Amino acid sequence: MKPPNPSDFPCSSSPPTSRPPHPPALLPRSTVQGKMASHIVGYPRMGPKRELKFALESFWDGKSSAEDLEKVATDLRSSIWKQMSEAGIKYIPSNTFSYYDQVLDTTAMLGAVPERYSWTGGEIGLSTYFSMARGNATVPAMEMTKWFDTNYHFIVPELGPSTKFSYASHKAVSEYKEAKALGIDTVPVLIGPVSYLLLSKPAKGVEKSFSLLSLLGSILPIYKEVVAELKAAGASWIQFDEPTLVKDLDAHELAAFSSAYAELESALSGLNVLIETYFADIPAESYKILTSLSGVTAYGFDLIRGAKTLDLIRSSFPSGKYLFAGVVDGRNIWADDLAASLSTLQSLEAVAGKDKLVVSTSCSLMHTAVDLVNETKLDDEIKSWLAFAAQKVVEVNALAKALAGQKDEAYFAANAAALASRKSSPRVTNEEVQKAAAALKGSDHRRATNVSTRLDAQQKKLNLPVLPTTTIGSFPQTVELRRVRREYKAKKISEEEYVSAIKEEISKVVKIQEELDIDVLVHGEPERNDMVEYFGEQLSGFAFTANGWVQSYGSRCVKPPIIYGDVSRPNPMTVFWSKMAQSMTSRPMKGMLTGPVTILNWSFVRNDQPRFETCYQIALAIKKEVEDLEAAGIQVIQIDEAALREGLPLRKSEHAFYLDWAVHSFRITNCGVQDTTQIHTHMCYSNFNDIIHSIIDMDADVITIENSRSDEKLLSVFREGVKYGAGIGPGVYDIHSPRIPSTEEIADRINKMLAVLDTNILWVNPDCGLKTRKYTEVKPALTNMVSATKLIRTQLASAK
Ligand SMILES: CN1c2c(nc(N)[nH]c2=O)NC[C@@H]1CNc1ccc(C(=O)N[C@@H](CCC(=O)N[C@@H](CCC(=O)N[C@@H](CCC(=O)O)C(=O)O)C(=O)O)C(=O)O)cc1
Ligand SMILES: N[C@@H](CCS)C(=O)O
Ligand SMILES: [Zn+2]
Repeated sequence: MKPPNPSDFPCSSSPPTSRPPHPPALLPRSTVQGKMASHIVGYPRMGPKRELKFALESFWDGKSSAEDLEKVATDLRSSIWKQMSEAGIKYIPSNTFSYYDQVLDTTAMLGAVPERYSWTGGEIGLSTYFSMARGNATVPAMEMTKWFDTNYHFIVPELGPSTKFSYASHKAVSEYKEAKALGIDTVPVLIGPVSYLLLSKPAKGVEKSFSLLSLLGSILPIYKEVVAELKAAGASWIQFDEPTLVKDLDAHELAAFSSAYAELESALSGLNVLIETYFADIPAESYKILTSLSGVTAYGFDLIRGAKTLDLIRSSFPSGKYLFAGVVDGRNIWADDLAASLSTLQSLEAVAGKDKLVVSTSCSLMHTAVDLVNETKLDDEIKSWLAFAAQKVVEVNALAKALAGQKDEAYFAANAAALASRKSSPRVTNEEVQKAAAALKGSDHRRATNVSTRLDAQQKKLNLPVLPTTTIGSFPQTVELRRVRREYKAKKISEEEYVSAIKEEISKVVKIQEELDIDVLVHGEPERNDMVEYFGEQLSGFAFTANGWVQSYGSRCVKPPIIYGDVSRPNPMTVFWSKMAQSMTSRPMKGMLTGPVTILNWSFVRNDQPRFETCYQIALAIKKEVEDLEAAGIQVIQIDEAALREGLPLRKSEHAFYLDWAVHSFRITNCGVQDTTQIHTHMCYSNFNDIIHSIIDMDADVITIENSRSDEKLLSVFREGVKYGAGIGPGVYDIHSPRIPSTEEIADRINKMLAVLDTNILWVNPDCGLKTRKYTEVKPALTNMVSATKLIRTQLASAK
């Protein structure tokens, strides 16, 4: 991968275009002077064509220098700021750029580097920074986990009473100055001190009872230093992102907010202070505390996922404070209903005051796609229904202008026409699908017999050894493989050539697994770009982008499909490849599907019907695929529900409803199979302890689950006595790091698992799929995994 040539993408002189799909003549015109009250919470950092990804990976591979990387980053930042400025945005964020993750940036700012990285102080350099993110040859990476209910992952800070803090990254200030040098006065964004601590975990060896919030007193002095430096650089606003405020916090946690901002008050004086919350309704008690903080000038709320927050605002909003109203959706790709947003905003003018209302996005735009202008293949009708980050910036500005009495009637009319076309389009509705999905509601779907009866029946057929070994599905996605897929898509190679290349790859993967002596095989998923995109491409009701990338973690991005209509499965999707793979081996070959909840949660979902209705439609489509796989002789079928936990609402009061329809959707997919067909599911990167009973209720025969990069938290559930009778494979090594785990280390992990789980239900597998790894890492890691398993099997046999 060559480092990108900065001139390959729009940079300083020509920023990524922000033009909405409406006729260009209808664009609202704005000038830098006389900007209306508009604000963007944050912006995608990868670039319109993933320029940052390629620059990072090239740097990591030693193919380009730190200077090359910095040049790409500088050009991206500058183009983003200029784009917002030229669109007329008044409050433009800075420090929302990151080389990996904004939480890790905060860890760097605070100098909270875990000891194992041997950092010796001073300004944190790229080597320490990337070692924390990705591990290095000798030290594993820090834990990575989901950012709230998004598909973005952050690096979890590890803190304890002996953590030494120091001001070790001046990034916030240097980005502010960088923008200022371009003539753009930005709002520097920091993750707020309370959210930072609440997103952290106690470092290894630190008492579980240790209160992370007790570290407030240690980190606030550093926040004060940053603030002082920002002030000295000329900043007039500062934004603290405190998204944990939308969660159910206890009195102690809420008190921490009051005391943190009281402590910062004098340092902040002279600055306008915005506290930004997002992703859900804010609880009434938290709202009360938040809006009574002194020294705070402005509050930002997500009014897309926070309908009840709107009621709170309407019932009381502190006088003299700014209200940053997040009416443009940062989590989806639909064009805003401008008339509806304008009416909401107008009603809020009466609450906050005309001069104190600022139009904003519901959250950072980093969770949506970058720019619709790069979509040359989407048809015009669908395109007219959409707005990506660049178009959302324009929407925000158009709303702000309309509020100020400068409504661009033509732009609003074009928007209304697009919305009407979406509402009435026959492409959206399939009555047969709607009826079938509606019939599912209120009923239950379960397999006829219980899991232990089924496992017995399956074992008779599969005859697996104790501690069966398997992998999660994907094998390394080589450059050659990506080339083959790309050329097939571009019709540069024939179907015959494509099938033959994929067949060869599957055969290679099967041979490797047989040589490694793995028990239950996978075909390696070489025909798939992404596990969700692949299925979406074959289902009706989905549309696809060419460049709708969204950062998932580090340099990794996903291209979520767009669900715009009722979902159905016109043809079998995986049977051809699974049958082919099974024909190559006498060992069981897992059929490999993505489950309905994951397809839902990892897509841009229609906003014109409840999520559960769309989920039931997908469940019916997957059910057909499961039945076809079974009919084709596939005895083990894995239905990945990697994102089930991620979709869990942030507020506890909404958990039961979600889990009910999510788990029900999963069961619908496989309730009709025979006892002898073994259903696996897989989940990654989540904390499952609070939903373990729902996981059990999914009634899968075997679950493989991420475990090793989160300090084996999962095992504590079983230590605490939760009974699990189905097969379970907590991951024995972290696949997100290039590090190769040793046989001893894996054996040690298996032994830890055996201490809490019955021998006859334990499976041995990695944490997740291997698609991001290289064969030079995968082969030795799996060799060690199988050796460790055999070692333990021998020990178990001799202990009998
Ligand atoms: C398991 N995970 C997943 C999540 N979400 C998903 N939707 N899917 C997941 O698998 N969330 C949680 C985790 C996150 N993990 C990952 C892991 C790996 C990636 C990843 O590798 N992403 C790739 C992009 C994947 C992809 O779709 N590639 C395509 C297209 C290749 C391409 O870019 N082609 C360009 C040409 C560029 C070139 O190479 O020359 C083109 O066609 O224009 C493919 O492989 O076919 C990444 O590289 O970031 C993501 C999340
Ligand atoms: N079967 C998928 C699951 C990822 S969560 C894979 O192996 O990549
Ligand atoms: Zn996974």
